[in-house]
Amino acid sequence: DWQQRGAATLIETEKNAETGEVRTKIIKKGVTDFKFGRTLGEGSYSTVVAAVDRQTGKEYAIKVLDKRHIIKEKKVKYVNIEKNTLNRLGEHPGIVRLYYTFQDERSLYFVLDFASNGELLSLIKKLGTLDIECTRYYGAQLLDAVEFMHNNGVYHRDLKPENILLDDKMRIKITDFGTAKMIDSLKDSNGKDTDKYPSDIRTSSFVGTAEYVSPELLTEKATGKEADLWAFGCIIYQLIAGRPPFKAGNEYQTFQKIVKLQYSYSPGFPYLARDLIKRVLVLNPKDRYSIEQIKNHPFFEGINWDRKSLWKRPHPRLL
Ligand SMILES: O=C(O)[C@@H]1CCC(=O)N(CCc2ccc(Cl)cc2)[C@H]1c1ccccc1Cl
Repeated sequence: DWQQRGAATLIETEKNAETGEVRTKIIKKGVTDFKFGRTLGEGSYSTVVAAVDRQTGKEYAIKVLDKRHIIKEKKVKYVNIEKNTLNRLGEHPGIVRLYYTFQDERSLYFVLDFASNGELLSLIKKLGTLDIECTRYYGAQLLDAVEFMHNNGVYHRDLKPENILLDDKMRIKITDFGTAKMIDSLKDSNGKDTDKYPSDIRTSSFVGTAEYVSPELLTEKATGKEADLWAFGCIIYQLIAGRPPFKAGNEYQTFQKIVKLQYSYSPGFPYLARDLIKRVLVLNPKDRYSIEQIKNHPFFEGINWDRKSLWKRPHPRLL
């Protein structure tokens, strides 16, 4: 079995059936252990490159960050946030897994799952629209992954179809946790239980991507886990409509539409989906549907939320 202790190394333990002897192997990886291939994506602070582990032949996506650039742009804390949140989230089918981290004099390396079918955004653009069956399938997976994140004290804060990848079985994998918010354990430094992090922790400073930003972030400079559910509502709308609910000529106009809740449906937009979206795209985060309420909404009728079935069932035919 594999435990993850700090992403830098993987500890592999093997129990010998006869003698019962346990053998532990520390696996440290470095740049030379991988054969780097094509560039998968370029971010403002990172480049993601396809790579193959020379020993095992397994394919990974390696996120390479240039240290000088990170330091110059004062983004070091985001690097640590990404590493710590991914380490904390460990293993969930809907979240990109961090296997190793290592560095050389110039760069930092994050060895991540390789999601071979690219971004959900590309699928939406290719299909133009997803039917109800597909929207329910992806919506349920997204909700299960967000619930897992929240239960582990992590708010993503920049959920959008570009950050939702598709693996070889066309299942989702959420990525890009550099802007996540980690709610530290409810024990403060001397281990005393405190409620210093009430569930609706208020943070400021960071803004996500205009079309998916929650109204509370724009009006009160405050976000909590409800902001991820606002983004969820925008993504469900976009899966069906082919575009996000709030989109204008520039960011400022987009923000205006959000705080005024200015969005509309194209004719033929399914009524069951409208009803769900209406209860999620609510300006006051306290009145916004919770994960539990969304799960129980008729839109998701018939979805078996048990994790195994949710992630094992094949994806519906993509029209
Ligand atoms: O936290 C860790 O796992 C190690 C600890 C030792 C270490 O030196 N680093 C790199 C720290 C760091 C972060 C940002 C820059 Cl720009 C430079 C160095 C950390 C690191 C190594 C590789 C990849 C990411 C990180 Cl944060």
